[in-house]
Amino acid sequence: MAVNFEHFSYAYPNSDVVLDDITLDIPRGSFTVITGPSGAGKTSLALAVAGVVPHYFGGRQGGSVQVGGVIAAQSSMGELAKQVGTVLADYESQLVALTVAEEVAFGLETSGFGRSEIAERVNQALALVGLAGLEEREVAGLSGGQKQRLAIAAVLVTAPEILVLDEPASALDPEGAAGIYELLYKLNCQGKTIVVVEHQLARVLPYASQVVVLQAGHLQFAGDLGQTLAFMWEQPALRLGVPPLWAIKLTLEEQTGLTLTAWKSEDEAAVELNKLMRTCAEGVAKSA
Ligand SMILES: Nc1ncnc2c1ncn2[C@@H]1O[C@H](COP(=O)(O)OP(=O)(O)OP(=O)(O)O)[C@@H](O)[C@H]1O
Repeated sequence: MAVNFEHFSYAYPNSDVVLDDITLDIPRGSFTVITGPSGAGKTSLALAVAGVVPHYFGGRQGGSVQVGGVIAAQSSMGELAKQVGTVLADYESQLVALTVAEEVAFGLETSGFGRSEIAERVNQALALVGLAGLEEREVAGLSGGQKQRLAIAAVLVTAPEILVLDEPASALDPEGAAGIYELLYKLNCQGKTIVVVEHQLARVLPYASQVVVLQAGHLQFAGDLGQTLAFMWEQPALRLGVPPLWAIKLTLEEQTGLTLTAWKSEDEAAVELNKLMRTCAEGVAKSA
């Protein structure tokens, strides 16, 4: 299910415009990352995918957002929630039940499913996020990473096609952050469309299929990882957002005139650089 922004603008009640004339396609099955400086409108754009903006906040909207061809403003948040599962930046505020199993079952309360079907779906969702076996654990006793996984399971249980997550790794240590993104990539490979707000692009290098850059409410760029990072590198105000690995790559390219591949990890970079060094060494040996 694709999401299409068509000249979309938005202002919260009593605020100036925070999203200005956004035209953007989020393709079905993509792993789309929304990035940009603080206050750029990343969260607001993510909430517009889920219809929380403007349905929950009110405010003024121009243009449209379509989710699977349905105009979000003409649908209800309940209807949209069937297609779009949302995990907020403050995901702990979404956790309301005492135990892990109750938390995930909560989303199915009004589904009309029988007890055994609910139990089966809860088990499936927990297995998917790596929390199988913790059904009876108290939510309050989970680690930050486990709570994040639980919040994801709680939206996955209703089988939305699109998952929207706002800074899903911000409260986690590097290992927990990597684990959450591996989980999101697994879900993406299973067909879910993933939309994440992330300012640390190093975390998403291996996974992003589209990176969207916002700045002061404007869409500055949307493209694949390589195109977007090259664009950001050219913009003084965005350069700091380029991950160190790509800062090295783009600097090398500038200084040598070489075109390197789109590095998704340090390992990929190391393989390519080793190959280059071998080629150089062979060239030196031949010319000696
Ligand atoms: N509920 C609200 N009411 C009024 N203004 C708001 C509200 N939420 C956000 N804003 C304003 O909207 C603008 C965009 O905020 P948003 O949170 O979408 O940006 P962001 O890029 O996600 O920022 P950050 O990286 O700091 O989280 C900011 O100027 C912010 O102050």
